[in-house]
Amino acid sequence: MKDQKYLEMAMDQAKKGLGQTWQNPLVGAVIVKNDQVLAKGYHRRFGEKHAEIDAISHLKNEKEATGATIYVTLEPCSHQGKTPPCVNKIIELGFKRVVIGQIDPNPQVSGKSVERMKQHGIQVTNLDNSKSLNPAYNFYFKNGRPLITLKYAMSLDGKINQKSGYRTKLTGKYTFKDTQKLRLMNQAILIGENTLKIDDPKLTVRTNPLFPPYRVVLIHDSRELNLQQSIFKSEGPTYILTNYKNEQHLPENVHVVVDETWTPKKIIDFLTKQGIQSLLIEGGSHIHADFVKSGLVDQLIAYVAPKLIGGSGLPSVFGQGISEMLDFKIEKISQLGSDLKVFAKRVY
Ligand SMILES: NC(=O)C1=CN([C@@H]2O[C@H](COP(=O)(O)OP(=O)(O)OC[C@H]3O[C@@H](n4cnc5c(N)ncnc54)[C@H](OP(=O)(O)O)[C@@H]3O)[C@@H](O)[C@H]2O)C=CC1
Ligand SMILES: Nc1c(N[C@@H]2O[C@H](COP(=O)(O)O)[C@@H](O)[C@H]2O)[nH]c(=O)[nH]c1=O
Ligand SMILES: [Zn+2]
Repeated sequence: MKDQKYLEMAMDQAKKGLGQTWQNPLVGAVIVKNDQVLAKGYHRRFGEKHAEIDAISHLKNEKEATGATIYVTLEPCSHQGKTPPCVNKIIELGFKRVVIGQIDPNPQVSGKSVERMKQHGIQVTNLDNSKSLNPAYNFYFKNGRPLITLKYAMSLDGKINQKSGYRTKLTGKYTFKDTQKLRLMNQAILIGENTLKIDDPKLTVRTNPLFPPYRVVLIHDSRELNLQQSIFKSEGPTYILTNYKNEQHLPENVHVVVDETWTPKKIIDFLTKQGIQSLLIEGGSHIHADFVKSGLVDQLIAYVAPKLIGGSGLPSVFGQGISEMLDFKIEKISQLGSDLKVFAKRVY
């Protein structure tokens, strides 16, 4: 019971790092002795101290760690990365017990620290219930590709615009806020050529996070790029996946990557190589259909606006068909102002 309480405290610590840890996981730690919390900490920023070391730095004196229990939401690391291995510090300070929220799926660590701590006589308990903190991190190491979320705003009759070639504002301010949070939680955002040309989106997170998501645009001929578009006037790594090279001088943050055909599988392989753990697909209808056809959709978020469009508006997914439907489980339905949000997870 108490273990669970302290681990939840460590999870609350971990959440404070949201949007700052980039491709590293959210991790929190709490140090407890005689049922008293001595210190708390979390991984504040990519490249900086890990959660355990942050918590240790908040002890009045490192000697307090002797005989104490440390609750960490992720197995401590055992490798020399941007910082030294945390497991060494835990052993050196004489912690009696380590309670972890999950084994680290990162193959550089996975299970190695638990073994080492046990060899040094430290009691280790794995509560195995903190995976929800880092869904994309866990998915990436388990499946060797990013977690893919398809997201769109649609009318009650399932349309994403009023007619071809138009941008239609469908949802309200609460949905806007929610989509901003969604962008913050994803490491890359993908859009198709028509969406770029018609919507002229910035694809930024308005709070200017330290590590903005990669913006990825699929366009047949990059020579058609219009540098006056908003995406080229804002910062953040931008990848143009195209069939033809662009010879014009592009902003430094814009990278053109040429391939004969960019299938969803190739796009995902490309992002996996960049270490991208989560991808948000933000339109339009034809790009959605390509990913659905490839079976490359793990989660779906549909914002439903209380409007009827009728006529020739584009459906949320439109293009080449599939022979078998993809199954999803509805996880949550919530109301955002006058809109509805449906969150569903793929059933494999
Ligand atoms: N409500 C919402 O949530 C959203 C609505 N929208 C709306 O959707 C509309 C745009 O959607 P849609 O017309 O479907 O266009 P998309 O943005 O999905 O772009 C699709 C087009 O991209 C081209 N393309 C370029 N490279 C590739 C590639 N490698 N693979 C496949 N296709 C490629 C294709 O052109 P080609 O056909 O020539 O091969 C394809 O038709 C706009 O009106 C926009 O406002 C957009 C985003 C979100
Ligand atoms: N405890 C813990 C992590 N633990 C491990 O360290 C790896 C990142 O190492 P590095 O990039 O060198 O900082 C990460 O993938 C995970 O395996 N990482 C973190 O960023 N924060 C932390 O609190
Ligand atoms: Zn560490």
